[in-house]
Amino acid sequence: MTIEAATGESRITALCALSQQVRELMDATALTDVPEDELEAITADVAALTARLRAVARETPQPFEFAPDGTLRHLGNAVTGAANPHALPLVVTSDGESVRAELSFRPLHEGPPGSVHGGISAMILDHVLGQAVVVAGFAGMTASLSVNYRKPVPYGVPLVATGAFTRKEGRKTWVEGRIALTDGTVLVEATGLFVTPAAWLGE
Ligand SMILES: CCCCCCCCCCCCCC(=O)SCCNC(=O)CCNC(=O)[C@H](O)C(C)(C)COP(=O)(O)OP(=O)(O)OC[C@H]1O[C@@H](n2cnc3c(N)ncnc32)[C@H](O)[C@@H]1OP(=O)(O)O
Repeated sequence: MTIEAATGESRITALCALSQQVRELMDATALTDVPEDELEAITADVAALTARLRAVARETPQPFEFAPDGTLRHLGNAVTGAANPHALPLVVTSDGESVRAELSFRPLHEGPPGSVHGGISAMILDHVLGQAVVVAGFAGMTASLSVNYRKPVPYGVPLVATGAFTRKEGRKTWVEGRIALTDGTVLVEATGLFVTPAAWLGE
């Protein structure tokens, strides 16, 4: 994979702002109680905006690229990408050994009444564990992800997701992580096996 340097920063800023506005639209849609005729009018307005965006479109989201400060970013990522409305977006930081992200789920992430869908928690952990693999100096695709749901995950509450390397064997890297309340109460735990495809190593 060739990674290019980013161009057009002001356009990227505008795209990220649009994505944030769409997140707010999604949140508002999930919670609205306006009357039916207003729903129909809004649906027509949103359809018109969708058509304007599709007037000039690409087939894939924003790619991996080097930001002007030299850091690697992936603005189209479904979990972290600021230019992808699907993303929280999650901001993952590292102390060089493990990774950490502060997050808060929203009502539109609901699965069971009043708590977050288990697949959403697994998605977050998949990503956090994947970044833990990168921080350990490797890269790979998720081969398996094992998730233990200890307690329901609330939305609208500050949470912390963490991940860390556990061991390595050939192209296989094992990592572990969790989502917890800020007082340390563990809600969801996961272990993951990430495999570096042979092709990535030129084998
Ligand atoms: C470039 C910059 C990157 C920056 C990244 C930013 C962070 C992003 C973070 C994003 C995070 C999000 C990440 C995502 O969302 S990744 C998206 C979700 N994952 C996928 O789509 C992966 C799909 N699967 C594959 O591509 C292949 O199956 C992989 C690559 C996984 C292995 O295919 P490969 O052909 O290479 O495998 P192999 O047959 O030679 O086997 C090799 C070894 O592995 C062992 N094995 C294989 N599979 C399994 C399994 N299921 N359980 C247990 N073990 C398994 C196997 O026994 C063998 O062991 P051994 O016999 O050698 O002991």
